[in-house]
Amino acid sequence: MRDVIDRILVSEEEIVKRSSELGKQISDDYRKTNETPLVVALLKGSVPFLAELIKHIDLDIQFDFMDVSSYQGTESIGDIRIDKDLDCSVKGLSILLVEDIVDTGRTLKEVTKLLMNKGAKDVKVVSLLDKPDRRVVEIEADYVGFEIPNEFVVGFGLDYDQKYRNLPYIGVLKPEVYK
Ligand SMILES: O=P(O)(O)OC[C@H]1O[C@H](OP(=O)(O)OP(=O)(O)O)[C@H](O)[C@@H]1O
Ligand code: HPA
Repeated sequence: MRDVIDRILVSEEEIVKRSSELGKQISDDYRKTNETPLVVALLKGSVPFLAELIKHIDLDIQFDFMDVSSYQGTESIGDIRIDKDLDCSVKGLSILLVEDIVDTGRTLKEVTKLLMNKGAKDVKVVSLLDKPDRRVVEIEADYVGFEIPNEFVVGFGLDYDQKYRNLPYIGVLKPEVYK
């Protein structure tokens, strides 16, 4: 499977180290405000990052999952469809949304709006990756693991056609794989 990777962009060691730094920073920031967030992870890509990150969050957190998809395909999302909703209510809660990547920013913008409409008090976002060159809506994650160039990446949760999520690192996919 690893022969589909052109080069490794972020190694497993770097992800583990950065997740630990982010977890500590998140813990410190919420402790200062006396808040305990409900951690909401977006399926499926964020699962490996969630698993790594929460080991380093030293707060009494709970987590829940949501799965959303676009109405009209990835390039024309104007709204989102909820494929799996949260099990618990977000009313009055501070939410820490966990993402694997912020690309166009549309998913993040729509999900943040959705959670606020459901009565969340506050939504903060932590994303393992940020691809700022692809942004089409104005939104930034509050915590970012790594800023990456505009290349299609897979691994550590990120897929191509639902594959390669289990690679332990972030790698650039060989163009011939998707051509
Ligand atoms: O910033 P955007 O352009 O909106 O793209 C980012 C979103 O796209 C991917 O999700 P996808 O819908 O592919 O689901 P997955 O997590 O199951 O792979 C990724 O996990 C982000 O949620
Ligand atoms: O580079 C990417 N790889 C996998 N999934 C994605 N979703 C947005 N950008 C990407």
